[in-house]
Amino acid sequence: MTQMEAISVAIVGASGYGGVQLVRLLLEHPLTTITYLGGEGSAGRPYSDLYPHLQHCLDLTVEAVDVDVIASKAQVVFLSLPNGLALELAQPLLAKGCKVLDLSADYRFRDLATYRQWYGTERQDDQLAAQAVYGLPELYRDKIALAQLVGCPGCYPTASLLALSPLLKQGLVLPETVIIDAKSGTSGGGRQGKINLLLAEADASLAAYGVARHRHTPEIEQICSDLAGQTVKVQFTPHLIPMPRGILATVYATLRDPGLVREDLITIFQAFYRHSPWVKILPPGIYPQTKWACGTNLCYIGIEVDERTGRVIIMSAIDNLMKGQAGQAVQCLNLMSGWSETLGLPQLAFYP
Ligand SMILES: NC(=O)C1=CN([C@@H]2O[C@H](COP(=O)(O)OP(=O)(O)OC[C@H]3O[C@@H](n4cnc5c(N)ncnc54)[C@H](OP(=O)(O)O)[C@@H]3O)[C@@H](O)[C@H]2O)C=CC1
Ligand SMILES: CC(=O)N[C@@H](CCC(=O)OP(=O)(O)O)C(=O)O
Repeated sequence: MTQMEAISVAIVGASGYGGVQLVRLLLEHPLTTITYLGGEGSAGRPYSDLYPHLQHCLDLTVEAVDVDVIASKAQVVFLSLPNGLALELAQPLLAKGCKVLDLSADYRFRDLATYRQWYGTERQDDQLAAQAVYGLPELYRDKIALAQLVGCPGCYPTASLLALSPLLKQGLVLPETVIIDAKSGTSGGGRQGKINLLLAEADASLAAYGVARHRHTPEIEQICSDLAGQTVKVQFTPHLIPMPRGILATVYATLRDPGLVREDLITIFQAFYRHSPWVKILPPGIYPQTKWACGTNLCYIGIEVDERTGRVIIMSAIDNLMKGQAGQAVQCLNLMSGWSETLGLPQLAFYP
């Protein structure tokens, strides 16, 4: 058997929560070597200054972003940057032969009018955006395997879409009845200081935000529409919940056939995800907790039917920094590299 060679990887935005999660995963991955860390405010600083607990395993200094330097050091580049920055970097990196995985929203939309409307960013790269693949392996595994540029999904869309996909793809629910009520830990807001993420603001408190106008709504709707074969509008309400990490999305929709019971739906979901090692469908009466997914790339899905209302209720739990962000990006890298999609990714939660 031939020995597989490790590939060199760059992480741009290494100082952030996505960046440090990628560092954790890619350091422990058997077939990747981190050769470059990039940033802006942190440029010039040893990584161990930013994260002293990593000083024993990574001796790199964060560099100012320079496409030529990145391409000379890495075959694959993870862009873990605020929205609107990958637009400047993806094209030149691809031109120099790198594969690019973008963790921001820049390459998630095929319809750039929608991107411009919701993100307010001008861009001139329509052709490139059309070639990007939406990085949700459970739906687009084959396309991701061939992609040079992957736009990794947002954390709320990942939890929501994994809950909705079997229902919409198989026409089991009325698309106009879909409601998503989701809660996220505060790391979902990134490491850059924001007042609502302070302990004194977020702790022992719970509130919705972005009601009826959160930018993940059109992202969820784009994929739901593809699955349903018709335009789908969803009601999406996110909440900030006082815990560091984790997302629970509770999704409601009216069944077309009110005779379906939860055991039928569990069988349907199990069949839909039979080739998806990171999705776990729970038995009847078991509902997921975010703690089960914490630190892993798993998505746990619980299914219930309310026979009085004819609604299905799907509960989907992920770690926002793992299946919702860095873990999913590494899962995509595995596919793009022809490796098993579980390679190097944790399966066991920190628990408790
Ligand atoms: N947190 C989450 O749960 C999820 C986040 N995402 C998305 O992933 C991306 C990263 O998020 P997250 O890690 O939370 O963000 P953070 O705020 O924690 O980190 C942002 C990073 O971007 C870098 N950066 C900012 N401006 C520049 C610039 N002009 N040039 C170079 N580097 C820059 C910062 O580097 P420096 O400190 O050096 O300035 C920092 O490393 C975002 O697009 C986010 O929306 C997606 C899914 C889930
Ligand atoms: C708790 C919290 O603030 N979460 C973030 C979602 C993070 C994410 O996935 O954002 P992108 O789509 O920009 O990648 C938010 O609601 O803005």
